[in-house]
Amino acid sequence: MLLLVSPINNEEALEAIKGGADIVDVKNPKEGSLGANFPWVIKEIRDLTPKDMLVSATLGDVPYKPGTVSLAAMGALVSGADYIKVGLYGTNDYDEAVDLMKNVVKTVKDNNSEAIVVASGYADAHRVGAVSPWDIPKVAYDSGADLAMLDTAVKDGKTLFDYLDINDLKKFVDEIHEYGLKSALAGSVKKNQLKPLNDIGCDVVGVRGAACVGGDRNTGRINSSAVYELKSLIENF
Ligand SMILES: O=C[C@H](O)COP(=O)(O)O
Repeated sequence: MLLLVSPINNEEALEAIKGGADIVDVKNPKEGSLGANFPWVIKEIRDLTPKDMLVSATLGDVPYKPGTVSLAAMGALVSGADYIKVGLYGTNDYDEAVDLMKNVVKTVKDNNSEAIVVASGYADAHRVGAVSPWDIPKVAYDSGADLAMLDTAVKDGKTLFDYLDINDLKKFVDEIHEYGLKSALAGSVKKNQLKPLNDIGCDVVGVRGAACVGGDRNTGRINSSAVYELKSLIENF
């Protein structure tokens, strides 16, 4: 299982890299769960990250506006991101989500066939009226995305496991694998939740809070020791 860590600036990105993160995921929590950061922040982080490491950028908790989101995807690409995550927040159902994702996939693959596209839904989608998490594997597959992911939309202390138990999560991961895609899971994931996710075959686990001093994604800062601890735990499962 790969460890994706979500820094907000250069300093945090360097800490994530030093701690052994596999993927540096540039994010702006001020703008939401999958809030987008600025092009120059993505570019600076791409420049300081070793060439053989993936730099991810989140496009935001996006509205159902395929043109707008496609243009945002282009912005992430030209800023150097090679792993592009879309938070399917404003898409209410499968049809809207797949329409939006198809356009993002076309934008990305037409410009860089190697770049990876992630369709991310929310385990607590019912709290915000977003497309059901159970539609996400099919949305990812039917749109040509590379990964299907779940995060949580509302960061109020509840974790991924408050909405989906381990059997549900296994079902989600298995379905993604049946489609030949990779899976990613996040949502205030704690240290002690890494092993169950690893055991069900999750390919990528995403964290911010757990990699921050004090465990708080908003007030804390990513620290290399916290990242190293998470990475060591994963390596020793
Ligand atoms: O992509 C993963 C997110 O950054 C998860 O953040 P969180 O662990 O604070 O919920």
